[in-house]
Amino acid sequence: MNELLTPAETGEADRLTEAGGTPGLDLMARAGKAVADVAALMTRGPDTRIAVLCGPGNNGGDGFVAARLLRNVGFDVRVFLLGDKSALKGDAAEMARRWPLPIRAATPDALQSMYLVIDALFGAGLSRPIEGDAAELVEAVNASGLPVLAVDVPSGVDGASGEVRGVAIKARRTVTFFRKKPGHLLMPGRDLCGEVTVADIGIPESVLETLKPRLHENAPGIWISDFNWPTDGGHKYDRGHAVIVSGPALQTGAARLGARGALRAGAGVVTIVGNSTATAIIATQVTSIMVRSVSGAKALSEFLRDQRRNAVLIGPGASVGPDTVADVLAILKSSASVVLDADALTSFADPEDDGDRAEASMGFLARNGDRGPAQPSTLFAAIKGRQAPVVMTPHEGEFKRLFGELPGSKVERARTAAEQSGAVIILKGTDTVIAAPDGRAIINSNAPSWLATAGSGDVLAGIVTGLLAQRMPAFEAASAAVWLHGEAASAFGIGLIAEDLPDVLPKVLQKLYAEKPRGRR
Ligand SMILES: NC(=O)C1=CN([C@@H]2O[C@H](COP(=O)(O)OP(=O)(O)OC[C@H]3O[C@@H](n4cnc5c(N)ncnc54)[C@H](O)[C@@H]3O)[C@@H](O)[C@H]2O)[C@@H](O)CC1
Ligand SMILES: Nc1ncnc2c1ncn2[C@@H]1O[C@H](COP(=O)(O)OP(=O)(O)O)[C@@H](O)[C@H]1O
Ligand SMILES: [K+]
Repeated sequence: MNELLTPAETGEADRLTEAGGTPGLDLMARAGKAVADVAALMTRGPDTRIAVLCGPGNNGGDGFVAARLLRNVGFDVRVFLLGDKSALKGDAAEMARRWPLPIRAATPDALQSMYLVIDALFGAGLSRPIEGDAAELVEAVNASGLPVLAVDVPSGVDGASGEVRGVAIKARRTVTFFRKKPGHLLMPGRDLCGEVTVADIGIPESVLETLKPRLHENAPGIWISDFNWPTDGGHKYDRGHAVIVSGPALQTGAARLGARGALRAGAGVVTIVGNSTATAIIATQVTSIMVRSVSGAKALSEFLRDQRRNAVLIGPGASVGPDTVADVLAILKSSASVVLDADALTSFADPEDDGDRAEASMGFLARNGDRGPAQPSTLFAAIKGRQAPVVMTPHEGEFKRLFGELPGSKVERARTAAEQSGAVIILKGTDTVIAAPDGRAIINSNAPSWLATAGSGDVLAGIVTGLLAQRMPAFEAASAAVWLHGEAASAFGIGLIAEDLPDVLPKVLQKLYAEKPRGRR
């Protein structure tokens, strides 16, 4: 159920279903019924006056069906059409014909003395920005403050990217069919959809075998079989040894957050390494986490020669500059799995990037006329030249510094970046996207708004490192980490600070453990 289908793939699913013998009119009838069922939940009783705004395509067709069914059970329903009834085609024309009352022109006046609006203007067939009269109508709906139920997607939201094309309806609820689309989860689409209901309209699951979707909504079902639980008789080193590279003395908090994330995620052993002043400070703060004074590229290479140290995180609080570049390149020469976050990414910023490059990076560039290895292409070559996986965890700013302005949706950008760099990319935000170099991608949807707090990204990078230490495959480890991180934040609730995240993880893990199939414990 977690597959996501673009509007084009949804159209293909419809076509395959019709080719299999189900008439399109039946699909539309079921779609309209699903809309009517949810609309009924949004009313305040039989006297509720409902405005159904229909567009020129099949989205409008669903609207005509919903209107008829709601009227049949006693609601006071008015139907308004954008465009000319004579221009309606196929199934939508047939469903308009079955509506027994007048069809009026869809203008802002349609909203007067209504209680609920059904938005059946545009769905998967939105092909250009909404302008003119249609835009005026959309703006009037939003200004009215009336509750809106959107059919398939709120009109104006691009189902593939979640972007607003021109203007878009702000819905309270959305009913979509068969599977969600990326636009239901990517911002700002997710916000505009409100609560999304996915209705079964008789499209068989077998169409997925033809479509082979490579994009999913994040859920444990995708990665839980790769999750490594402690086993009877296991040794702590069976659960891996995560190494967290600390920054200088005044920036050690980030490494500590990462280390605690890695340990709570189940790594058998976690060691923080750094220079002697930094590690002296860290040693007063940690207990089960080990600390070693290891500093500089050469010493890191030596330290990682021990292959039990099998996952390394560098970046949180690392500081931007040539030392971090050298450390990263040395770490990438090891056989460990590697997580690159924050300053480890910015240290390789593209000098051509004229955007919002970090101040620290600017200073570094100013001091380094000849950038030497400090450019994205050097980083990507080092990643592609190694065996063990690399996960990069940029937020949008860091992403832009490495990859510039890539075209397409957030999913497409993350996929391109994964392919270009050879790393699994966690492109963070409200709608974090995880993408693998082979084209698999996941959109995460469980992160609450209060997760946007200083240092929460450091904990995430630590969780990924902890799962990699346990030898979980990189794409699955990245997806699981993002999900656990979101779930932990939700479980804690509002008031969360980054320090809280690792300590809520056990609660989340225990629930997963309890739910997993017996015999796999
Ligand atoms: N068998 C099917 O294909 C099914 C389709 N369903 C519904 O059909 C919808 C898709 O139908 P369509 O492909 O007809 O597409 P839509 O109904 O979303 O819109 C297409 C129409 O809008 C016009 N249009 C697109 N963008 C516009 C803009 N910015 N300004 C003005 N006009 C614009 C197009 O020229 C076309 O006439 C789905 O969203 C879903 O609601 C459901 O009934 C389920 C079955
Ligand atoms: N509005 C939001 N809703 C939910 N999660 C968010 C939101 N904004 C950011 N996040 C998440 O919070 C974390 C912030 O990480 P990051 O940007 O690296 O900050 P920091 O460096 O302070 O840790 C990421 O996991 C990101 O996905
Ligand atoms: K719509």
